[in-house]
Amino acid sequence: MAKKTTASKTGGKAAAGKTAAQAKPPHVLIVEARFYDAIADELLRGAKAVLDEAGATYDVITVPGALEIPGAVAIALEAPKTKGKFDGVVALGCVIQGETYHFDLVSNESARGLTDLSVQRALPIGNGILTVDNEGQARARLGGLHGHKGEGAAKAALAMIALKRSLSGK
Ligand SMILES: Nc1c(NC[C@H](O)[C@H](O)[C@H](O)CO)[nH]c(=O)[nH]c1=O
Ligand SMILES: CC(=O)[C@@H](O)COP(=O)(O)O
Repeated sequence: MAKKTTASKTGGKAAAGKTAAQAKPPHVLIVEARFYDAIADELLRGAKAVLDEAGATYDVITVPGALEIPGAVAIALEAPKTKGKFDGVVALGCVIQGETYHFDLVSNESARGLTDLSVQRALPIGNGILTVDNEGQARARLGGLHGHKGEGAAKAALAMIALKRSLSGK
């Protein structure tokens, strides 16, 4: 059973000269898989920092592993309490190669599930699921040599929200 934690942030100033709808700050669903707690902490910190900077608000849902992320998004999109509430989604997780094929399954299916949701639901999604051989590679993508995957996912989600709004006149 996914452990649900909700952390909401309010705030964000309307950009001057925009209509109310255009100025309304995006409300984002962050779904984080906490298979590796320390990595999850940093992914979440980076994503929140980007959303805070952009004036966006967000709710956070926690699931056991990356494989559960697409399902959690689908549940949140349909649940009475959250249906229609989110402008976009940031998915965060870390999948590290083990001895078996399971790495490929978790990596590929979590990505496929998110892509399917994004395409089928015209839903802005930023994918911040690390898929790496070892923890060192993960660390290098949390503000190291290869950037910050959590920040990047939040930026991607905001960009797709802006695109959707620009094309729908919102
Ligand atoms: N090995 C990793 C997993 N595995 C667990 C799956 O994501 C899933 O929770 C399980 O198969 C039950 O459905 N998850 C990660 O996020 N990262 C891993 O490295
Ligand atoms: C990504 C995984 O599921 C993996 O870490 C599990 O390890 P193993 O393949 O050794 O069972």
